[in-house]
Amino acid sequence: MSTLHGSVCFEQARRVAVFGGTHNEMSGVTLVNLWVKNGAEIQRKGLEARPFITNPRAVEKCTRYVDTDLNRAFSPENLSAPGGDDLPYEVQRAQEINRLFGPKGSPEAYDVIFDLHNTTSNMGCTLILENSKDHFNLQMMNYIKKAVAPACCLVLLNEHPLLKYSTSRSVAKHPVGLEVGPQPQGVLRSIFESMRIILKHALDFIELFNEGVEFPACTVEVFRVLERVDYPRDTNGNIIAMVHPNLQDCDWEPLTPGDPMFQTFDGKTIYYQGPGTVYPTFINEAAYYEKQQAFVTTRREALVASTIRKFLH
Ligand SMILES: CC(=O)N[C@@H](CC(=O)O)C(=O)O
Ligand SMILES: [Zn+2]
Repeated sequence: MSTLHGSVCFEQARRVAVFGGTHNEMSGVTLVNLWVKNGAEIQRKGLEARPFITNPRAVEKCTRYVDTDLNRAFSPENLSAPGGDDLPYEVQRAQEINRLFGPKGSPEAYDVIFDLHNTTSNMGCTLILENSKDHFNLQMMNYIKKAVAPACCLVLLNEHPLLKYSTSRSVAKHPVGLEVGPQPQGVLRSIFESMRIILKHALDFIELFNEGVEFPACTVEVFRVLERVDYPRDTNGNIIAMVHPNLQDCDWEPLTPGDPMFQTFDGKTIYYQGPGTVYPTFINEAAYYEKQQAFVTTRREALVASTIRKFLH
């Protein structure tokens, strides 16, 4: 990447991977299995698009993970850990994925990795970014949002120093998460078609970029992760309240100080008491009970995406 005459230049994106089955979330599993059989739908001129099931054992057992969450396993410590067969399954798998698609942080790494997830939350179509300065990804977000309109696709930015985690897709130079919900784990609903459409537009964007199209500067609305909110618990750590019915399924809608947030099992309402309006998301996600997270709060921001084009050699 380099800046020249106010535009940011990137190498052509030749190697792209599409990950499914990082968890037992069936849209990605189904789409990736489909494309492993016949990849015509994801092939684009001048690039290799590789569909890949990242956690086949978890998919087979229909569980989020076998030993540890694969989508938290790509830390430098894990990726360089000795121990081979004695390591937790997902750590071994992370090392294998890092060998195939990385090494993470190196020039040899894949250009783009799309990681396909479903959430039990009512989030609709969400794209997840990890870096507000990745102008290639920001331009891709802008392209996808325009392409799907009037349908809606939101962007969640997780750059939080403590809440950010080491994802499978983070092996790539440009990591992109796709999160579509609501859909229970192990279940397939027709929303997988929305995921398919978003990925189609994403690949079209890459193809256009590779052909030399310049994407002019623009702004992209994102929701930046602010805070994790846990369920109220007793001293033994047991949950004593559930998400309030007024908040349930209201992902991306403003939550204002004084709004109901939880309802205790003995009928009391707990109100949101933060300093200002936030936009909650991942509300009541099944996989996050173990992570002590009832929802995450976000703030709306407009990010500036610089003009981008490919290097002319
Ligand atoms: C429900 C779920 O698995 N969500 C993903 C979000 C992401 O890919 O960043 C995760 O927690 O790994
Ligand atoms: Zn997932």
